[in-house]
Amino acid sequence: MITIDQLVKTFPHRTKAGKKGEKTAVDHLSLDIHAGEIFGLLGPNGAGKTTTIRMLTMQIRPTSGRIFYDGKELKTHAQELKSLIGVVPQHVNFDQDLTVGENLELHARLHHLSRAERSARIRELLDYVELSEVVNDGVRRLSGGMKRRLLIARALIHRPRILFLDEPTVALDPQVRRRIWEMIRRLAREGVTVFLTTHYIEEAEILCDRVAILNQGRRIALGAPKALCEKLGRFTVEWETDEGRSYRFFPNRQCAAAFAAEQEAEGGLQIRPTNLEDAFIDLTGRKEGL
Ligand SMILES: Nc1ncnc2c1ncn2[C@@H]1O[C@H](COP(=O)(O)OP(=O)(O)OP(=O)(O)O)[C@@H](O)[C@H]1O
Repeated sequence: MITIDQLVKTFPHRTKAGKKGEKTAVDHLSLDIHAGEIFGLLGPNGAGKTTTIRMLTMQIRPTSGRIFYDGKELKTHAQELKSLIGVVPQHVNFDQDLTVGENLELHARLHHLSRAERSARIRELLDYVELSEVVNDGVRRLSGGMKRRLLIARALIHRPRILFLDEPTVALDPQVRRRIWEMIRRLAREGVTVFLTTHYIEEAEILCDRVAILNQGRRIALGAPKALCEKLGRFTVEWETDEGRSYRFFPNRQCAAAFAAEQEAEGGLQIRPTNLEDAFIDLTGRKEGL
């Protein structure tokens, strides 16, 4: 569905000493995104996730490298491919003076939907994201979760086949987050390919069929969350030391238990299944979001 080949993005940058230079935000990234999957781009702050989405959705041009949708290169088929793509940005960017319905209407016009199509599609989408009740409310009055759902509705107005979501649940409470996850799963079941970025590892583990982990613009891991955990070892022994928590990974529970039995840790040892956060910390050396 999407092929990303050796994508690079550099930005002009001044060093501490004021010298002009360049910063590489995305560094020779290659990926294949399959039709119908939920794909997650995971990484610490500044890893290059937003920059990647912005290149894939034509908001900025790559410095080098190529992007293909269904075998067609984005650079030479931009107009045609635009209609395939829906984008849910990280930051809310509605017209704050308009109502919920008016915001969708404006977007539908931008996508050249006919008057009859517009009203039917807006009704259908408001129903889908459960916002029909607030169609005539100003967007200012919506809660954070409602705004995020409205962003999703807006991105779907032209029935895109691929939906990009940049940090879809950032700053939302756990209940609202779960509701957004359910919505994303439903879209994927209905055949939409989903590409999302997140620095919430739990979100990627629960939601994504496959993830890529980015660090300083480079892809350092790719695969199903379960496969990445298994690569490290299916079981983790975790214990407290003077320097903080320590971890060791083992292929099975017996090996983990044998190791745990030999240790004399004061803080107590815990044996548990390895999770994606362990893989993330092991690969990036950082805790989530740091
Ligand atoms: N327009 C820009 N000009 C200069 N540098 C930029 C620009 N956009 C991004 N960068 C730099 O590129 C790097 C990657 O940024 P990006 O926003 O893609 O990271 P991210 O993984 O999305 O992080 P976050 O989770 O904080 O949003 C950062 O070092 C950032 O400062």
